[in-house]
Amino acid sequence: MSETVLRAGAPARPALALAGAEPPAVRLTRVSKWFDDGGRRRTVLDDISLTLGRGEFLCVLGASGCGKSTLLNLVADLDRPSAGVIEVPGGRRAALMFQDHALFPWLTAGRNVELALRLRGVPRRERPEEARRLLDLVRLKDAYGRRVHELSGGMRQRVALARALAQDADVLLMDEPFAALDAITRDVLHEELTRIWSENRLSVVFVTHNVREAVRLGQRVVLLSSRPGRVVREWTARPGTSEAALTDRVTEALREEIRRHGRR
Ligand SMILES: Nc1ncnc2c1ncn2[C@@H]1O[C@H](COP(=O)(O)OP(=O)(O)OP(=O)(O)O)[C@@H](O)[C@H]1O
Repeated sequence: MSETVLRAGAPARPALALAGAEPPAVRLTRVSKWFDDGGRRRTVLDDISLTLGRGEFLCVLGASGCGKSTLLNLVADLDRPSAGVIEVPGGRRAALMFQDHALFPWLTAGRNVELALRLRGVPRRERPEEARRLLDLVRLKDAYGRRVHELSGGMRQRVALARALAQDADVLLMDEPFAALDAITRDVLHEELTRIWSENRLSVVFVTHNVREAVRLGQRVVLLSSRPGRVVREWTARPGTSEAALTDRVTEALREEIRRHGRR
């Protein structure tokens, strides 16, 4: 029986799971987040209700500053909601991956991954083999003994992905992980991530302000408004949907949101 982690801001009633239905990987019920801005309340996220199904790939799209990273931080339990409830029914922590790889540069790729295994409680003798398996998964088997500073930007992000996977978390939270990479490397990593996601039935929340990336990767794309961040639109990729046509529709909605924001 898996435990449900409940993280509540102000009291709120979590949505009830349907009898017999598989619980979601993450559920946000009426989540808001505000910060104190010189004595004034500044609402960054307002009344967000979202569900991430098990094995689902959800992309959260929005203009810069709309609260995407704040949302991930709440799900990762790095911060608390001001109101609403976040449920992670699997009970295990979420793994985070950022734009900046945040690897230890003086350690080898293998040691960086082993560190995450150690924090997870994997016995020392099992760590090297598991680290090699994870590096193989991100197609970096030969990088085990290489130091981070010897690796390209794309290779570092692969190591960061292997390290995130080493946490064996229920949910993988990705905060614009490929934003700093060139277009060709990003394309390759999109393919790799899609392969790893489908082979390992990962539950992923991927935030980006790149529409093409969101449409390409996500089974579902959620658009957040700016100041405050609210869910304004949602698209589900269906078989036969043209990626280009969906990209056009989502781009138009994002532009409209940015224009609307500018008028306020
Ligand atoms: N700890 C904090 N205290 C006060 N304000 C904060 C805090 N954390 C975030 N904010 C504010 O919340 C807003 C949303 O920030 P956030 O980083 O979540 O946006 P974002 O959509 O991820 O932006 P970007 O795409 O540029 O990374 C910003 O205006 C930011 O200044």
